[in-house]
Amino acid sequence: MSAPRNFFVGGNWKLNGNKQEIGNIINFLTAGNLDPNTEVVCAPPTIYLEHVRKTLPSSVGVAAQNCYKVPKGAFTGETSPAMIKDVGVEWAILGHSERRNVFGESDELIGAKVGHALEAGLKVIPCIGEKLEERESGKTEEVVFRQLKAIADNIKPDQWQNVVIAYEPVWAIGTGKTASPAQAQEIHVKLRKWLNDNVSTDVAQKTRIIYGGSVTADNCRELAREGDIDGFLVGGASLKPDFVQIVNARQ
Ligand SMILES: O=C[C@H](O)COP(=O)(O)O
Repeated sequence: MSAPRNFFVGGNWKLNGNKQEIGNIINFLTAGNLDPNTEVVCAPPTIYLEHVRKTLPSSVGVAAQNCYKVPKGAFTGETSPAMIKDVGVEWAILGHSERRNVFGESDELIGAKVGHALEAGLKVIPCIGEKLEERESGKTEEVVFRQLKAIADNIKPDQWQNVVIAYEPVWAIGTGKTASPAQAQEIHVKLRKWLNDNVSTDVAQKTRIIYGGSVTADNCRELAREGDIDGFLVGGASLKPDFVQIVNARQ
């Protein structure tokens, strides 16, 4: 029997929002009836992290969208896990496909960031996922297992409780082309088996694997019915009141 895993919904605001728009998001999150069984985490742009942490109800978590692999030093433009923690923020998304594909982050760098963020006491949402051409050439498993290994190699056994894996096929991100529930479930099952075979059965059963890629209020319920989809990482729809319906997809 599989271990119970709390549903988890992250809202990745990406490079969007200003104080006024963020105020609107905070209003609908505060007023919305969020399912208390869903763990909700919002990821604003770095400059708004402290403002959002101070303004959101404490029941909603806050995540940075990225951070660097060392605590401090001559790394212009970077933010460290220690700084993120210092402003009261407890999570970081790492290795998002835009970090990998727009900013050229390697598996090795993402692994190092995951290791350092966990050591520094942050909880992490490492992201993996194949591009369209990789899926079409039958390389999905090879790609996601390689990305997952680079992450898992940097996680100590007692740190897995602070990890939520996000599977985000690149072809589904911001395209309106969602993976079907069966397509997402198929990869989630394979990722869980990989964790079982390469980390431990306990970690495989307890680690939440969430899906990202054009999740909306219309498709979230069907996706959430799949046994190995433990939640979502939502981009565009996390900026709109529809996000509340996605948080409540399991109700
Ligand atoms: O982190 C979120 C994903 O990139 C999904 O973005 P999207 O919901 O706009 O497709």
